[in-house]
Amino acid sequence: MAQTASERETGGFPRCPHARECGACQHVNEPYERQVARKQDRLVALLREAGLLDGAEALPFQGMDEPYRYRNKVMSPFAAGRRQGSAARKGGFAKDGRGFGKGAARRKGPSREILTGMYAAGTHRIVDTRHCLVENERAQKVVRSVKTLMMRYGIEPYDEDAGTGFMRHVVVRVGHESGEMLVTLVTNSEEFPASRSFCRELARMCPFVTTVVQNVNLRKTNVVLGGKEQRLYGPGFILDTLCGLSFRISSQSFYQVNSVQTEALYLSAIGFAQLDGTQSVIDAYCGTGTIGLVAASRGASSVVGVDTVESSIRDARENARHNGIENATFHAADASSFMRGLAAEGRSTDVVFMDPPRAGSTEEFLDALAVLAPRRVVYISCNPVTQMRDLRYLAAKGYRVEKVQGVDMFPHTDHIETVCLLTRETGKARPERP
Ligand SMILES: C[S@@+](CC[C@H](N)C(=O)[O-])C[C@H]1O[C@@H](n2cnc3c(N)ncnc32)[C@H](O)[C@@H]1O
Repeated sequence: MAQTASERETGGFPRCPHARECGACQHVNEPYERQVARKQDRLVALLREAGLLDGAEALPFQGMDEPYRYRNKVMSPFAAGRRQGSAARKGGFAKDGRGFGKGAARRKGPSREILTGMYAAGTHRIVDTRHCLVENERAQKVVRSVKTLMMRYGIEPYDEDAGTGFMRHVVVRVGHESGEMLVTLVTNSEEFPASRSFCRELARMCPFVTTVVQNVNLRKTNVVLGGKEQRLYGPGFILDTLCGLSFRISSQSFYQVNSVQTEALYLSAIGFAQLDGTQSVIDAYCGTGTIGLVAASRGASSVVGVDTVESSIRDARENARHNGIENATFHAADASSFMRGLAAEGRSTDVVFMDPPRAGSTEEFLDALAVLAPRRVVYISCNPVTQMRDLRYLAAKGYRVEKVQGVDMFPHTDHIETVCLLTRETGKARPERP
């Protein structure tokens, strides 16, 4: 393929025109190999600082062959830009700006330009990131189409200072294998009168859109999604395939944003666990049950998953059912309390997979884990700083770090994702039940 002028300028890789303003991909205009090498160095340095490097094998960081367009989730806020002249605006919004009254669907023209894109680093100023190199292109098209329809229907973007306007955000999720797309429209009001024709037109403009959900967020907050949702079009979820299994993804469930690297990460994690058909497994912080179900289909004798988000657990159960997996159960609970409960009942397990959020795990969880005394712990993390803290805690309880592997889930950024294998030192006494 012929190189573009900007690729020649950077020595062979595409150049992001938004890098300086947007700030999300701090290293996008650097050679990718250099980025991966720097992440590996950082990971090894963190292990060394934590005193965990001796005897541990740091496997080579797994980069991507094609580190662009990897984000299967694209999220854009909406805000009002410059005021439009009266000639450009034939029609208008409801007076309070929250919704739109009778006949709104036939209204034409916004009062002001509508801005979409990403917030510039550390601000709430929207940068138009239409040439973003990491977002899925079809999802970007959906964002632009929602904006076009907002203008056509006279739908006001949200004003976060005044708390007025209707459309706050759009979140688009794309099934990497299936190509199905879930669109979540986050609104500042429950009433969405023209929703049926809005969704029909959106699906016509973007045929891969298989479902649309309205999420209502009435709070003045930076948190994107509110608690209330209704399905506007299609089944309310999409399906995607990962490691040979089919997964259901709904708007509130956690799903890794880089599907190609998620497979690499999970296969590495499953390989570390050395499942041979006899081991019982706990999948802690399981999301929609992805890791646990892959383990169940690749040699675990039984799997118990736990996550706090109820919709994720509903998806996990449904995922087990439609993949015909009968040896996995899922529980909606706080992982620390759940582990503590198992430990108090005197239970044990062979393998624990744990994949906590950025803040890492808790001492309560790790204490209970030590009582359950799995032979292997496979700790996946998107924040190696909190991971090292937890690994040190486990080391003091008789676990040894054997292997660490970085997987580049977020090319061009500083983020490091790791999977780490710990094994229980033989001859160590199992701690008392709590
Ligand atoms: C990094 S995600 C991992 C999800 C899943 N393992 C995957 O790969 O898709 C972290 C998960 O932890 C869950 N979580 C956060 N705090 C939790 C808690 N206290 N107890 C249980 N789950 C929690 C979140 O809902 C989220 O699904």
